[in-house]
Amino acid sequence: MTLTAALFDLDGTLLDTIPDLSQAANAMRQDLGLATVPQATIASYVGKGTENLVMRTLANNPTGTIPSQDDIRQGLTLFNRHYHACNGDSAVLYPGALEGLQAFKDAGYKLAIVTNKPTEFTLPLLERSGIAAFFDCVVCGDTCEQKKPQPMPFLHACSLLGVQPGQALAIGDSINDALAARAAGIPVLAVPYGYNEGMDVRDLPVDDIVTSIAEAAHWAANRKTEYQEP
Ligand SMILES: O=C(O)COP(=O)(O)O
Ligand SMILES: [Mg+2]
Repeated sequence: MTLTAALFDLDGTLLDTIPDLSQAANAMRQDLGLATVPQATIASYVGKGTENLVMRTLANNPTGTIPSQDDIRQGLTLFNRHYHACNGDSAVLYPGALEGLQAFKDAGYKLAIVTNKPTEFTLPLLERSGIAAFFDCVVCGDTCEQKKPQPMPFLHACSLLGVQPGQALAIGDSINDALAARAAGIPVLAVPYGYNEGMDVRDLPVDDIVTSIAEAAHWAANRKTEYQEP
């Protein structure tokens, strides 16, 4: 089937958001009297949405106490306040991301963001990073009833774009993207520079690993030629 749409994960795929996420998560910890933790530790908590990030960040405590629902709610209020104050301050596009988005656009693809990041952070971040105009639709962590690794957000993006899952290509950095895309019947590529909850991308159930979004555009162009009906 000819590919006509590309569905992009955001954190760890297009943008390196860890410095800002880590600043907000550590500011929340400090508010609660907890010591700060390294950026790499916070990076391993990113991928299943903000609430999960807060839960994992609070579970990292000296006594190993599991945070209660009230702890998570309180942490989330603090985290959200801090993240709104720094969202995008240090976020940068990965090398090849802009060129790759442009290449997909030039090849006539419809483009979507499918992220587990909540809408209130995603939309301002896309604007601030200068890439908002590339996307025909944006599906966030609170858009559907379920997040990645469930297939619903990818299927919702396909329906908004008016394409079949087999006509779309997902590109992400983590197990959540891989499992969600596979469950939706969407071919999926992984980039190796993202977060993947601290795990090795080579173990992901994906169609291929590409070094950048620019390379993903080449991959799609070649596959398109390879699989095109005569
Ligand atoms: O918010 C997260 O946990 C991760 O967001 P992502 O789906 O863009 O990687
Ligand atoms: Mg990601």
